[in-house]
Amino acid sequence: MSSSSHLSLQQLGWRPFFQQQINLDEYDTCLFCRVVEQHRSKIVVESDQGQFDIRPSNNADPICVGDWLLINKTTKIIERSLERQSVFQRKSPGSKVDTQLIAANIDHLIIVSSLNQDFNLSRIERYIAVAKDAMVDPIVVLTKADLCENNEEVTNKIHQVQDLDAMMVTLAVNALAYSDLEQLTPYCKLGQTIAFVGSSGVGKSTIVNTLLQTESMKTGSIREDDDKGRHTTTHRALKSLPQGGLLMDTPGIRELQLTECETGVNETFSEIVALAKQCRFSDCSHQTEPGCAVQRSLANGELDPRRFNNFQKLIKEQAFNSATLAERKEKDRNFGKLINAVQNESRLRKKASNDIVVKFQIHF
Ligand SMILES: Nc1nc2c(ncn2[C@@H]2O[C@H](COP(=O)(O)OP(=O)(O)OP(=O)(O)O)[C@@H](O)[C@H]2O)c(=O)[nH]1
Ligand SMILES: [Zn+2]
Repeated sequence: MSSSSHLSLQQLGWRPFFQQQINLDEYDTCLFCRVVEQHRSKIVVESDQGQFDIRPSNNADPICVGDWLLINKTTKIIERSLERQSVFQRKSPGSKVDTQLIAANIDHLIIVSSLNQDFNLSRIERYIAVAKDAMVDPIVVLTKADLCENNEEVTNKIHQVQDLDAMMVTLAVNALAYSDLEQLTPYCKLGQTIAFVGSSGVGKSTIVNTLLQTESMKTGSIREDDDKGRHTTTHRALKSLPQGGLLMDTPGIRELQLTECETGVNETFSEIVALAKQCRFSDCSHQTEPGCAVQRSLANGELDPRRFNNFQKLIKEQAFNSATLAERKEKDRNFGKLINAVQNESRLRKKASNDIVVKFQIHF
């Protein structure tokens, strides 16, 4: 993605969803730009006219990589950001703001798991929930198929993943073989933006390297950036793929958490949510209550206990994260009140001492 060969808007992911948000005036006066890099004090945007740096004003709406911005052609000032089709965000540790935007307008989240020891349905489910909550389409890629003893093992694991969500694309591959990864090309073609998640060592960089068929993303090199806990200036968050699409590669994607994503969890476990509606009590905890449809389904073997346990775990986890968010908001509010009270008190004191001075002056 060099500035000498400009990408078209379509290559940058422009589509009717964004086009529809533009008015006639903006057509004439603005450049449509995608945020491709984000630094502490500047962002790098790219349009069909090439790329350039922008310094967003302090009171601008929060912006993240992947966003579409309207930038005035002459002043180069951000006019506004466009509504997002999808967005990943997370709880920001030790920060004043509650949630931190990670990346916007990703089309497919490629959940990578290896077929060996790392294979864990509950972990895959967690990522599915995060993807669904962000309005991103999840795809599961099971790596190291070449290291499996037999095909039966591979087929069996594919079926287990497909049982989580019959509509979800699930592939088994040798991440080092380009012929295996060709199955992924429909999802990384022109205009599409993809991102990868998965545990360390499952083969994310290997897949990307094989897709790029270059050494540009040396296996392990990304980890160096992660250790420092920040982006390096040379790190580009949106990379062009030879297949035509864009790869979103921002460290935050690897730390996706469940925060206030009840919707995503409920969507991922929709059959349990549907069962829960049939329980006798609307506030059923699905433990020991009579007339519990969930317990009935577990007892007759229709519902997998692993899946039910993971559902409960993820609901609790996101509720816990959301509660700590709410608590922090409450603390911030209380702190704000405290500051106000202190300021009022000091204003009163000042006023009182001024009054004394005034009295004093009048008196003498
Ligand atoms: N045989 C085989 N080896 C694989 C496959 N996928 C990954 N590997 C190997 O597994 C190791 C780890 O792969 P990486 O691509 O570095 O894993 P990663 O997910 O990027 O890991 P992090 O960078 O730590 O997040 C490398 O030595 C790869 O060559 C596969 O499908 N088959
Ligand atoms: Zn119940």
